[in-house]
Amino acid sequence: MMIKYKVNEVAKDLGVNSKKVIEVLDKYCGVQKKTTTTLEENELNVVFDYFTQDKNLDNLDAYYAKRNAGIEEAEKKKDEEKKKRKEEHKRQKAEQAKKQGKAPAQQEKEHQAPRRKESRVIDTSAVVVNVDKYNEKYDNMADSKMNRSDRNKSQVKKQKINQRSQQRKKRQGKRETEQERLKRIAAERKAKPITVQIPEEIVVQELASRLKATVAEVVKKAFLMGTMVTATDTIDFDTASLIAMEFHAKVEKEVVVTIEEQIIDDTEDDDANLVPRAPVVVVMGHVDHGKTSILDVIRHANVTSSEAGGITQHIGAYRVQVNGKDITFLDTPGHEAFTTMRARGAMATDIAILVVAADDGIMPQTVEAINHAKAAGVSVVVAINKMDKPGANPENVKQQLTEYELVPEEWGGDTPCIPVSAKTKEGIPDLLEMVLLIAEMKELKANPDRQAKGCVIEARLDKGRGPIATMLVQNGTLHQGDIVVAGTAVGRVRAMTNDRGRKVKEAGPSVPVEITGLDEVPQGGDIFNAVSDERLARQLVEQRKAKAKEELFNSRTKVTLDNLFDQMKQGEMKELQIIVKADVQGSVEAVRQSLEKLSNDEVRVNVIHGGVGAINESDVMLANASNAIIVGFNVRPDATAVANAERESVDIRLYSIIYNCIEEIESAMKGMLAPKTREVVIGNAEIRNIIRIKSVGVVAGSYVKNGTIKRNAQVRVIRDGVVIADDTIASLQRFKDAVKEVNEGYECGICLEKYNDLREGDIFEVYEIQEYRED
Ligand SMILES: Nc1nc2c(ncn2[C@@H]2O[C@H](COP(=O)(O)OP(=O)(O)OP(=O)(O)O)[C@@H](O)[C@H]2O)c(=O)[nH]1
Repeated sequence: MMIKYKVNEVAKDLGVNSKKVIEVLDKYCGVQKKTTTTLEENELNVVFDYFTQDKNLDNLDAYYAKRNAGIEEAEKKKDEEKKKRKEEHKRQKAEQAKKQGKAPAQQEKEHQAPRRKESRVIDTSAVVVNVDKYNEKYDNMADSKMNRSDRNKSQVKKQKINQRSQQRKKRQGKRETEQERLKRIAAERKAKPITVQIPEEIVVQELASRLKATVAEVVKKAFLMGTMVTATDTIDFDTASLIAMEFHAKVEKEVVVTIEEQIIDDTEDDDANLVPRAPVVVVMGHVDHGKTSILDVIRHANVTSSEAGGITQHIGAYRVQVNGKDITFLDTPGHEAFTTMRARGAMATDIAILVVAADDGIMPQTVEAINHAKAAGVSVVVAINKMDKPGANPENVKQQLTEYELVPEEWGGDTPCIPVSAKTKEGIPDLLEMVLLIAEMKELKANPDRQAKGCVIEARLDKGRGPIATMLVQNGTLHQGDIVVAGTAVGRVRAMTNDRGRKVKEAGPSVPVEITGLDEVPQGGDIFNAVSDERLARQLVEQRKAKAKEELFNSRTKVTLDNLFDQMKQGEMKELQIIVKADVQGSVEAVRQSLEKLSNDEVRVNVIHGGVGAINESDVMLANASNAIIVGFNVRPDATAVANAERESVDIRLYSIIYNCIEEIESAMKGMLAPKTREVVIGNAEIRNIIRIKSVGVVAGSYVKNGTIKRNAQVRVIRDGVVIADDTIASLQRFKDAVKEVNEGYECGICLEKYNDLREGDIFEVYEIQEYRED
């Protein structure tokens, strides 16, 4: 590219006059140029050559050295001139100050204050700038400009700004750490699995906290596993451990130690520590068959004359010695007491002596006793009593026993039958020997060297001594001074008395003693334990009391036909126990067989007792202890039975037709029980006299005992607890007037539609069919 170079530009660069350049061009190139005309390349070379020929150098170094020296000299000159000027200026000022009377230093300061504006460039590329220093400087500058109040305001404002920013910083910091924490935990969880302890049941949010996870995470995992839970739901161990495993956690079952576990030693005994113990025997049988007589004979026959005076003390249980071996008798004849104790959890008895009068044979209570003993799983020895009587027929008794699955030993069975007489005392030693033999076969053993455990046989409140309880030690040894918990009673054993009224310091296995020192009266059948810590024992009793209260409020899980299927589903029911009561023996057998045939793979139907007659207290007790249902055919429960059944939530089902009963139980087992209606008794009336009127028939002059009697209502006629007819009330009269209904406490005349064979004392049970909802 050609550079356009004008004459004046060349002259300027060469530091010469433009005229000189024009002259050189005219002289050496023969061209006339003006200052603004451009030069040709050759013309330019001529001009350069001409003006530079006298400035040729040997080398460039020499040139630069010369040039630098020149610059330095010029700068020196400049500095000297500056100095000169400054000093001159100072001198003039000093003279001026002298005239005004001020110190020269002050003058200097005043002069310096309005600083000249200077633009400075700070190279930050490699320098660490101390910004604080600048801030300080600006603050000072600001201070100097502001008056005091402004400054204060600004300080407050500044502080506020600072605080806010600090808070913001803090908040940010907190949020960060929380996020970081979660991240860290998630990472840790994967890297090193955490171990969680999970109890039998756990609340979801508690599980989350143990897993160091959020509730949302746990709920999500549970949801993905097909379980819908919320934070406050309680889940079982299995579900919780599955969720925990999803979090890569190692699961350990948390063992919750209850107070019971802390203070009650319930470890299994080592065989080496076990020693033989005396058998505990109970006597059962039908009324008047001789239970009390036999117990008396046994007690007196085994008391030496020296001890005879001491027998006055009666403690509900006693020990006798036979051939050097002890037998403990519970002095509570009758299966009711026995079953009451069993219902409370006490399995105190090893052997039951079933007393059957040889002249009377097996009677209804004998059957009850057999079934109570069987339900408790105790060994039975039959004492065929009253052998001294002329009408004694032991063979007949044995024959009857076989009908109740008690086959006598001499007939190839395993039930020992001992003929005895309480009157002549004949056979009593044989009976006791048999008891010992059975005890030996049962290998009854206990460990006397541990804290005592047993059951309360009976208890009462003594005015002077406070609560008194007869305890049967079943294992371990009870000492005077021991802390004892019996049901909801607690206390320290103050005094101990044995069955002969003697004060004792300790009582070993199978030994009955009477103790004082409890804070309240326990119930017969309550389990007692000697414990290690009184404070915890009192706490335990409080817990038990609270639990008992709770249970009273909550519906108890007694089996009923309504909840049977649920219980079967939950696997709680393996056997359906039934007690059958009917008006005739034939019905009992028929129902027993039909019901037992209903057994299926899941549930076995087991008729534990069958009998003829009204449903009584004993039936309800047995049902309560065995968790059974009572089924009645053409029979009714007596008043005590009704009250007890209601209190203990025992289900009593009444039928008139066997087929209905079978069908209902079968549908209950299949979970298809859906009775929409049920019979409700609305009133009872008792026949006081019978009036026969030719044109009308039999009119029963009756007294309404309770409820209301309604015309056209359904009615059952009950004679001695047995239903003898089911009919409808055809007419109802008060004196000569026909009425619709008659209330409790009034007399009336009742005519039935069909049944005429009414008698004085018969009861009219008037009922209605009502619809009801299942709970
Ligand atoms: N002849 C005879 N009579 C006896 C015998 N055992 C008991 N008795 C009588 O039978 C009756 C009833 O005897 P208890 O011992 O009271 O009968 P129980 O079974 O205890 O009767 P409850 O307590 O009412 O259930 C009494 O009058 C006794 O005297 C016996 O072996 N022979």
